[in-house]
Amino acid sequence: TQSTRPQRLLNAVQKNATRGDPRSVVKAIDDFCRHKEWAMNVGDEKGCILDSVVSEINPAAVLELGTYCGYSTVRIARLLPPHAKLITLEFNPDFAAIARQVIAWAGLEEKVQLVEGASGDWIPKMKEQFGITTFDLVFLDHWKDRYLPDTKLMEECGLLRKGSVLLADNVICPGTPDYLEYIRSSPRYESRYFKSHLEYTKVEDGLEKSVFKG
Ligand SMILES: CCCNc1ncnc2c1ncn2[C@@H]1O[C@H](/C=C/CNC(=O)c2cc(-c3ccc(F)cc3)cc(O)c2O)[C@@H](O)[C@H]1O
Ligand SMILES: [Mg+2]
Repeated sequence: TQSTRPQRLLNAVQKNATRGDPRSVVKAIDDFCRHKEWAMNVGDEKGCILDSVVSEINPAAVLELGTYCGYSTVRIARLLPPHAKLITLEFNPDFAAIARQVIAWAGLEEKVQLVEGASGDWIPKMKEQFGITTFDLVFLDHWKDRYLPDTKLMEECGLLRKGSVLLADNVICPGTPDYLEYIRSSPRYESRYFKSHLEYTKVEDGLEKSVFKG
């Protein structure tokens, strides 16, 4: 049977990266996507911005919306302090299965909880299911028309505290116009745009970092 792109990406990780070495897993995926097959990972250029935001916050509780193959999951989890937790939501079972293996190859299973399901169903259950009070960082990288409804849902569910950071991928390409409009005009957020490029290309894209004011 024909392999899928995520399966070929996983094969590249297992062939070229060292087990237990997250940096080599990130590099193997970036090499694969740059030289073999493009895939919608946040990538190395925007990934460095993501790294700096994670390192600045040093979060204890992180939520990622849209795991895909686990590239940004590994990027974030490799920087987390001991006992910090990253919960990542992925509703496509095939992508979730690949991501689990990528995360395992990086040796980061202890820090990551991959939850198979839709953000809309799981955000309201975060407190009761995972003992989360609030998230220090949320990385939004799922369907672009879901950034805004899920942000409003996180507000309603009390998952954001004064100082919580939302970091959104693709605010230019493919674009998240309704989310940008909301977050930049809301008095409850301080937003800043980090100009960059669409992963593995010269096309403009960027990350929007928004701090919740409570
Ligand atoms: C019920 C839907 C909303 N809730 C959800 N809950 C959990 N997981 C969800 C999800 N939505 C989507 N997902 C998952 O997130 C992932 C979706 C990501 C969508 N990302 C993009 O479309 C994207 C697309 C591009 C892109 C840019 C230019 C181009 F020409 C082609 C593509 C670049 C990116 O960086 C992207 O992130 C998948 O794994 C999907 O199964
Ligand atoms: Mg993206």
